[in-house]
Amino acid sequence: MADQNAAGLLRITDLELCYQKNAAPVLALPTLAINRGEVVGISGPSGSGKSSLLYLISGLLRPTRGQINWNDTDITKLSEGACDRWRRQSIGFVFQDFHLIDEVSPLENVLIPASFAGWRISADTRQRAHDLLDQVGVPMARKSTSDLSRGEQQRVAIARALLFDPPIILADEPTASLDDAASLVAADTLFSLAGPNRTVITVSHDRDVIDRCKRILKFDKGHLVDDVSRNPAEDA
Ligand SMILES: Nc1ncnc2c1ncn2[C@@H]1O[C@H](COP(=O)(O)OP(=O)(O)OP(=O)(O)O)[C@@H](O)[C@H]1O
Repeated sequence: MADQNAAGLLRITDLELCYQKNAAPVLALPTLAINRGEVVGISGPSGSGKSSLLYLISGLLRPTRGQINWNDTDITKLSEGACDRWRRQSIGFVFQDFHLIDEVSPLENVLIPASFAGWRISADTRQRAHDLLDQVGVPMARKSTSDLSRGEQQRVAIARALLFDPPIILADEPTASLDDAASLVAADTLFSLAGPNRTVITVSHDRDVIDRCKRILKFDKGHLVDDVSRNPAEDA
């Protein structure tokens, strides 16, 4: 369950990412601070480094240089195993293409992080997965996740991201490839997770998603070019 020591306060310094040796960095970020409980949208043209940043701050990708501190932990210094454990405890990641297993049930998909962690799945964990699916409004009776609509599949992915009650939610294009109605439900579900103890950071091309964020970071060609804090309720 949520570890407050691992809670969502991010400090980035001197960050640089090059995918190829001696190539120009695809991302260069001298400094960035995100406070616990912020709801942050990352926007910018295709190829501007948005997804790379999300992968870096989740520890799924290592930077070429720089520090990424979540609270007191510089995740760039963690061994692979320690980084995996930190991520499991701290981050719920909603992937653009869901990363679900089609052939198994929605419930089994929500339980994947527990299986990866090598846990014996207890009745309590199974009940929690059940409750999360209920919370996001996904029909549980389906045998195969492939029988669900894309919108429902995205909500299974969101439920899975919540299994360990992480203090940080990262979402990569959570409404991509969904129709308008499904996008709205997915966005409502995502934003309902925000709170003083949970930081939500989402990459999106979807204006409606970005407009609901209290802070918008705009990237262009690997650089942060705008950082705007706003009150979506007042702007509506
Ligand atoms: N694995 C990789 N190897 C080499 N280059 C990569 C790799 N992944 C991304 N890139 C390059 O890094 C740059 C940033 O990519 P990234 O996916 O972070 O951008 P993005 O802003 O998320 O784009 P989009 O909105 O299209 O998803 C792009 O020029 C991309 O081609």
